Amino acid sequence: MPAEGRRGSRKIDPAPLPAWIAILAVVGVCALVLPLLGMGQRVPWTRLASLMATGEARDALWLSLRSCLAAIGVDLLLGVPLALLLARDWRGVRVARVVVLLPLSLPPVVAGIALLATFGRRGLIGARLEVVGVSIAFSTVAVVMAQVFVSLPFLVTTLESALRTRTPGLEEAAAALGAGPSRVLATITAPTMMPALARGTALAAARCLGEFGATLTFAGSLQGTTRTMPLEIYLARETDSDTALALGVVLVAVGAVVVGFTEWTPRRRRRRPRPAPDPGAPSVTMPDAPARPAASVLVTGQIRERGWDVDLRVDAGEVVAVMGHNGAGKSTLAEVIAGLLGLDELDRAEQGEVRIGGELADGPGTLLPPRRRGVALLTQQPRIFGHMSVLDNVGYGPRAHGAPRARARRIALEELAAVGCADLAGRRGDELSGGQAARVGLARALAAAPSVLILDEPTAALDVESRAGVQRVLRDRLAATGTTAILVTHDVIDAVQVATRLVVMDAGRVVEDGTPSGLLASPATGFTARLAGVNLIRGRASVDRDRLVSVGVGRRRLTAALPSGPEQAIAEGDDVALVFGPEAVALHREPVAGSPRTLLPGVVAGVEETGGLVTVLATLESGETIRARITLPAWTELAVGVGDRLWCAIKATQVRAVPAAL
Ligand SMILES: Nc1ncnc2c1ncn2[C@@H]1O[C@H](COP(=O)(O)OP(=O)(O)OP(=O)(O)O)[C@@H](O)[C@H]1O
Repeated sequence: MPAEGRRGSRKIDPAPLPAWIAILAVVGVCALVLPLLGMGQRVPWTRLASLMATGEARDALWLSLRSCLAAIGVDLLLGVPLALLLARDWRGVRVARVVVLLPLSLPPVVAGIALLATFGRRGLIGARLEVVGVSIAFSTVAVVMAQVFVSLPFLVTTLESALRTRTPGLEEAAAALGAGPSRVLATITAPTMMPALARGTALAAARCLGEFGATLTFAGSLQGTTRTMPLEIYLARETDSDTALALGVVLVAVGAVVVGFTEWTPRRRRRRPRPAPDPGAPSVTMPDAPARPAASVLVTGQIRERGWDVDLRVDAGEVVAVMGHNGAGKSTLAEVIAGLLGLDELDRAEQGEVRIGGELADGPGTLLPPRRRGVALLTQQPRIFGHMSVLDNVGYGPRAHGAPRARARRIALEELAAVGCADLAGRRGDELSGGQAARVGLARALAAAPSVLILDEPTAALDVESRAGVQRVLRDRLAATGTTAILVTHDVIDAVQVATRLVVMDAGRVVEDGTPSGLLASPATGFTARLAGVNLIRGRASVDRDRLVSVGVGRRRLTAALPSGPEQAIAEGDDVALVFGPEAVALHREPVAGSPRTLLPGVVAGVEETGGLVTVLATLESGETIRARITLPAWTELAVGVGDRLWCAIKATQVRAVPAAL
């Protein structure tokens, strides 16, 4: 395409509005703009400067600007805390919101009467102030108070609605990383509410500039003291319409500048990515985050509303996978440990408790906030702070725990390199793909060096390759730091690779608890039985010249030939799990020849027939039990029964080798 023909990519509106909406919108614009055009056409433009040079006009303009500035200062001082409070859920918040919005519905003159009745010489508070020599009514202070009364609701309601519709969970994520309330306010709440704050301030300022009725009633009309622009315009209109028009057009111009200011806020600057140590070598770098000692976890208690009643102990340094159906209560367990959800309060005798490192985190009279538990929780939504760089996101935990900036950045760079994201360090948090955000979230959780790390399906959003990479990083890092970890997952491979213990939950209860291979070999529940649909044999890897991975099973070997990506590379002596489906196993009465097949002797331990297929359980020489699924005719032809010997031929091409937790 010739260069001169290029005009950038064309924009597609994926959900165009119906034409009648556009027509009504144009009519709306006309309703707002036409009166201004009408006024503009009457303004004596050539005499504008001389009309604005009179003492009255200058006094009014100056007073309007001063009082507006003072009122906005008060609005910000009172309105921001009010909006922060109203944006939270507490008993009576709805009533409070209505009260705050009430001045919007009052005619300004009624607002003036209300202010006079309260702060006037004989008012509720004014009379008491008079006694100590303070008089508010008919002073510049009264002008400011009138402006605050009518403008504050604009600021509060704009800010409060923006706060309530923000990305949820950012403040919780910051608190879980160890930040106290003031740090969360300064680093997360304040920056994310800036656009709404600017818009609310502009609206409030516009309302202050245009305020008339309340000011006239409460403050009167003294030139230089209380006569603002709107009052001056009203007076001039009676005697000199040219001055009124000149003042009016200046007021419109000032208002347009104030409101327009928020529409054209400066563009965000992209920072150049910073160089990072060894970005190409994920999982090799072992960051020296200030590790806190791993802590044990004890949960015993219930949440009746969710039908959840759990008794679980995790030792310090243990890595536990938690599996179960949707709604089984896995995320509830994560939230209870992280401190996002409290156990039910019951009688003292029945009251459950959560202990982390032996310290009571939830129990009679105690409910520690997330930041004081030393627990990092990483969920499917990694809740990356969009307004910060990736580097600052990952360095957030160390900073919250008091690390100097330089050290926090170094830890962050190392953790990013460890998850293979060093090249993203300079990006903003809201410029990441889902998979990148998951990796950065993991780096951030690890950088906080928690005593307990909870991972609630952190790899669910990743593609197969990235998932394998993150799993490997996770396994290596957990092994290096010895951090206690609880991994909620739906993927049995996840569980096998990372965890040494598997807990199965069902209907809010722990129903199975043991080693992954132990549970899969002899499942006690339907869920584990279905999980056990895969065969899994663990062992120490032997890698031959053809890059085939095998593990010893009795006197023979089971071989996997599935290609592994670089992330899954397995070396001689690594602990591995060989995973294969029951369909990959063929059964024979006599040993069969041929390669590449693994041929393992076994004894029939059980037989099940469903839908014309027979599942045969065979116990191998090593004592492990595997499943084979064959057709009914093939089973009949075999003519063996429980207790008989047979040979299991397993195609190496259908066996997958994955690194396994020790
Ligand atoms: N905010 C909530 N309020 C009330 N009940 C809830 C809430 N969140 C979850 N529950 C209920 O608590 C129970 C356990 O849910 P939980 O989210 O812990 O399950 P899960 O095992 O994590 O499920 P999934 O695999 O779908 O994530 C479910 O019955 C669910 O409906």
